Amino acid sequence: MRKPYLVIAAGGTGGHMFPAQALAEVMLRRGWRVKLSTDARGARYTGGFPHSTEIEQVASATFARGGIVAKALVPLRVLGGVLSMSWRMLRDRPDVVVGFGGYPSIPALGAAWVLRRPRMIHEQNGVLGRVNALFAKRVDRVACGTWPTTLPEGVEGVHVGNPVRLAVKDRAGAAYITPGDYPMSILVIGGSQGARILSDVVPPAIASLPLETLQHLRVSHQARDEDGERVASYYAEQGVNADVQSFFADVPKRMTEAQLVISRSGASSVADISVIGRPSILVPYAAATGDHQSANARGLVEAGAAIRIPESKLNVDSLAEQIVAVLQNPQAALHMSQAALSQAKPDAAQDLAALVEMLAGQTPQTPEGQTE
Ligand SMILES: CC(=O)N[C@H]1[C@@H](OP(=O)(O)OP(=O)(O)OC[C@H]2O[C@@H](n3ccc(=O)[nH]c3=O)[C@H](O)[C@@H]2O)O[C@H](CO)[C@@H](O)[C@@H]1O
Repeated sequence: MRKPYLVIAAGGTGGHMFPAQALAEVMLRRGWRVKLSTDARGARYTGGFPHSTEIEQVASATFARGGIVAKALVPLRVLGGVLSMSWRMLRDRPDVVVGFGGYPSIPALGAAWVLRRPRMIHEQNGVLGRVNALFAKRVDRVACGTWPTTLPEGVEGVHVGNPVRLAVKDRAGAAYITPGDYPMSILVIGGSQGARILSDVVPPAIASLPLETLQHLRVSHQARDEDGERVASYYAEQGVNADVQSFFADVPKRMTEAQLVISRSGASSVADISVIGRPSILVPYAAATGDHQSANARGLVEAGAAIRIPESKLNVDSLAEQIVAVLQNPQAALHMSQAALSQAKPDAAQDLAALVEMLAGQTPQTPEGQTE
C-alpha cells in the first residue's frame, strides 16, 4: 500500500533544521514516507535525521550574498528551482509539504503552491523570517513556535511550539536542584554556532563571583572555534573549573544538571530551556532579523523564568550581578525553573504532526491509495 508522503523543506542554519528533524522523527514513526528538501548548508545538519529520511539537495539562492550579477540572477534561479520541483512533484505527489524557513524551502513550497498541494509553514521565531513571510498568505496553515508571533494582517497562526529533540523531551520537567553549598553548574551556550560576546563577557563575570559561590561551581562553556583556546586558558588561570567546547553534543544532559543557563535566545535554545525548566539569563542576538531573538525571549521573561540582558547593557558587572541574584537565592531560582516549565510545549512535534495529518485528510484518497 502506498504510504502517505510528506516533503519537509528546510535549510540554512541548525535553527531551521532541528525542528524539521523532530517532525521527520514523528512522521516516520507514524508510517509516513518523509523527504527532506534542503541545500548544501542545511545538509550539514542532517546527521541526526532518521536514516529512512530521503534527502534531496536543491540549489539554493539567497538574496543576502554574492555580487550584483549573482543577486540579479536570483529570481531566475528561484523560478528554475520551483519549476524543476513542480516537475518532480507531478511525478511523485506529496500529500503535504511543510516549510521550516530558509531559502532552500522556496522550491518545495513554491511547487506545492503551483500544484495546489496541501502545505504549511512552521515559524520558529516570534517574527516571521523572509521566506515564511513570503508564503504566509499562500499556505493552508501557519504553525508558530513562539507565541505571540507577529503575522501579516488576515493570517491566523496556530501555536504549536518549537519541536525539541527526543533527548530534550525525555528530560521534560527534570527535577531541579536549587543552588546551594554543593557542586553547582552553569551552562553557557550561544546557539548552534556559539557567540563571541558570551566568550568575551561571561568568563570574567564568573571569575568575579564571590569565592563561596565560585568554589562550588563547574562551567560548561560553548565557544566558537576561534575563541576556544583563550576562553579555556582564562578560566584555567582564574582557577575556574570549566569545560570549553565548540559544540556540546550532550546539551540536554548538561542543561538538566545546570542551576543556571546563560544563552542566546534562538528559538530552539528557548524551547530546550522551557521544556527542561531551568532559570536563564538570555542575551538576544541584536542583529537577528526583526529583532526576533527579543521576541523569542519575551515569554520566559514575562513569566519570570528568565532575565533578559540586551547586548547594549551586557558587561561584566551587570552579568555578575544577575548570576549572583540567581545562585544566591535558591527560592527565586526554583520559582524561575517552575516558571520556565509553564512556557513549555513538550508535545510540539506531535501537535505539528497532527496538523500534517489533518491537512492530508483534506486530500481524498482513492481505494488504491493514490491521491486524486
Ligand atoms: C544567529 C542566528 O541567526 N540564530 C538563529 C538560528 O538559531 P541557532 O541555530 O543559532 O540557534 P537555536 O537556539 O534555534 O538552536 C540551537 C540548538 O543547538 C543546541 N546546542 C547549542 C549549543 C551546543 O553546544 N550544543 C547544542 O546542542 C541548543 O540546545 C539548541 O537546541 O535559527 C533560529 C530559528 O530560526 C533563530 O531563532 C536564531 O535567531
